[in-house]
Amino acid sequence: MSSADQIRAIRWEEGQLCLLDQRQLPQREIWLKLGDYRAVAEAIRQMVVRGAPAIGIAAAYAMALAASEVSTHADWRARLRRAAEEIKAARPTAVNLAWATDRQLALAQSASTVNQAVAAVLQAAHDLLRDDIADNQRMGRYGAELLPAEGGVLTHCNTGSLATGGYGTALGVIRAGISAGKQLHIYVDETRPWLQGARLTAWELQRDGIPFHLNADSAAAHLMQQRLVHAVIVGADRIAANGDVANKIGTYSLAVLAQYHRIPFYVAAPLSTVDFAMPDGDGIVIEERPVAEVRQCGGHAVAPEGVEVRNPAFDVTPADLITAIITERGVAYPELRAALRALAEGHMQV
Ligand SMILES: CSC[C@H]1O[C@H](OP(=O)(O)O)[C@H](O)[C@@H]1O
Repeated sequence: MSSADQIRAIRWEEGQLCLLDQRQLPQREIWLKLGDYRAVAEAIRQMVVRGAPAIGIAAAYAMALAASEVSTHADWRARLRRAAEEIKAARPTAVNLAWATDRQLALAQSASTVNQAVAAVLQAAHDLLRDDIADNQRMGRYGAELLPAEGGVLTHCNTGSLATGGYGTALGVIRAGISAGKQLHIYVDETRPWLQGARLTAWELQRDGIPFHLNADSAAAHLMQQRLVHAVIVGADRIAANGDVANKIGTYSLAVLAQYHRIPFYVAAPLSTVDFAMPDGDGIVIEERPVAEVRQCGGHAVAPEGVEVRNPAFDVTPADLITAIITERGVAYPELRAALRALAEGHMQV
């Protein structure tokens, strides 16, 4: 297996979308080959593919499959609109899903013929995958400058090659810091209940040969109190216009801990994750996932049958707890609302 920053969890082969099934990692490396947009939407819902940018890329390819399927119908535009709604319904929080799907739909609707639409939407999906990797490498270089020359960096969930088109967002910043010669030791939150940290981030860092310790989520405060953590860096699923950040459940508590211990708290995300139509984090829909994810750990029941469960998959960190937001166009701080808008102006259609 190549090193983690060459891992590609998403591939297009012979007219099918190939997804590395992240539910099976790290024990098994199983690829699913999907030729139907409905199967891709279900793969997003079941977290075969997960991570905001990766979800957006998978959705873009799902639209390419849908465009090809409807191309033989006179009412292909209406059918494609319905397919887009089905794809967007897969998960509610990561804005990249709706952003990528709507962008593909608009591209198709603006085409003169259905054949032009099919070709343009597939090419746009390829471009999105290619550009995401390049954006992550730029983001990495910007963010690496903020990391200490030596010390501990704590991260939450998985924000690496598995959550993106490749290289990663927060994990991309860590990779860039290590590549720049910084002497970093990484603390990886296991990230209950789905264990993205224990199963996915640990798998990626082990392949990179980057030094790290895996820790229980509840150990983060102790590690900060012991002065082992000098920076915290996480990803994002949706960033509101004022800089409030929706990310994996447990992120908000890390931000509060970081402020208490006077540790910088960074968020790394592409500008496509910023929802400028969302004024603040109050309006962000938080996905509630199946109760079995909490009742079980590693596939084994840990709670008595029938216990009531709350399983919010994300929480919202207020902008005033965030030191800076690192994007592919630069670092947004200190007033996040104005800084995010400045970075987005002129660089992308939002
Ligand atoms: C690079 S964004 C990754 C982002 O997505 C994760 O959520 P999930 O695994 O449920 O898709 C988590 O919030 C990460 O920060």
